[in-house]
Amino acid sequence: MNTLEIRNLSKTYTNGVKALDSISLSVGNGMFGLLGPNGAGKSTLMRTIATLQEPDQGQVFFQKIDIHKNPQSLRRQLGYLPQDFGVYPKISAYQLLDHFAVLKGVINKKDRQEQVSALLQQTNLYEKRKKAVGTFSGGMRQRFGIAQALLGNPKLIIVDEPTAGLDPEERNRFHNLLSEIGENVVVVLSTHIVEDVSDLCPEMAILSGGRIVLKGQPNKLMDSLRGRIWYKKVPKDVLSDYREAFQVISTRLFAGQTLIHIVADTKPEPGFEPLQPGLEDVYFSVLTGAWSGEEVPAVC
Ligand SMILES: Nc1ncnc2c1ncn2[C@@H]1O[C@H](COP(=O)(O)OP(=O)(O)OP(=O)(O)O)[C@@H](O)[C@H]1O
Repeated sequence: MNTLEIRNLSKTYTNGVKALDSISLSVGNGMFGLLGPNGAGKSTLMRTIATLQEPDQGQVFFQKIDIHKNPQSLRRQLGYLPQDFGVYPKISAYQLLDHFAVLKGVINKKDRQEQVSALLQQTNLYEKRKKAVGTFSGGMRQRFGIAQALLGNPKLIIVDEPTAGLDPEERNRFHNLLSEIGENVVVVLSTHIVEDVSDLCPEMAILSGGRIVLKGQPNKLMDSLRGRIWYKKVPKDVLSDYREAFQVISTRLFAGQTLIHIVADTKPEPGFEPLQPGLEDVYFSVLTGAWSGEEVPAVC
């Protein structure tokens, strides 16, 4: 079992923004989803785990080794797909992956050829291997990003907001690819897209304002809201009345009307219907302060 242990991690930028505020998490093998809105601190946490920046306080251990004291030992085992994945636009996918493989320490030419070809196959880019990466679509680029992250058989894979900007088909393809990565490595997936986590992650945490505000298994978290989520279609002009009277956690336009979700222990008024809670209901009830699930919010 691989283990990633984050203890009391804090980071304040020089402009005074506290991006991480005493984050503690234990992550084992499998896909771990880190969900949070823009500015929550996800990229700061991902970069810190990837040893690209140092925390002000706290430690991160991988396989019980302090990664900021021994960054080289972590980097040998790390695959990282950053949020903004820059590529050398004129180099072909094969050449670029081969170059990254050298940087990752895959020195033997035959090993490298095998790995690069296998990863291009796995990411469905083999047919395009001679094309310049700069001509790739967003989805192809992200698949290429995963191929480079998987070079050298990493034990810890960090993927930062990989599906932002992808169309539904590419997102789906990317999800399938991530789900193949395997259960024998630690994968931390940061995202603000709830479906990324509900589709892929058996364990998750919600990050908001630099703090972990909830963690657990998506299924259990959804279960703990069962019987407490209600929906109703309401005209737009009375929305503010509903916001005042009820704990509205989300509103969405649906066929020209506004569909609201609220949290309440009993049926609030005629016209509300009960709803099987989804992960979005968990997420929004936590972010709006209306969380009433059984699990205690993990304010670390
Ligand atoms: N280098 C920096 N200097 C100053 N402030 C920063 C820096 N990087 C991030 N921040 C601020 O720290 C907070 C957390 O940013 P971070 O990028 O980690 O969040 P995020 O959850 O990844 O959000 P996003 O999805 O928008 O990238 C934000 O308020 C951001 O403006």
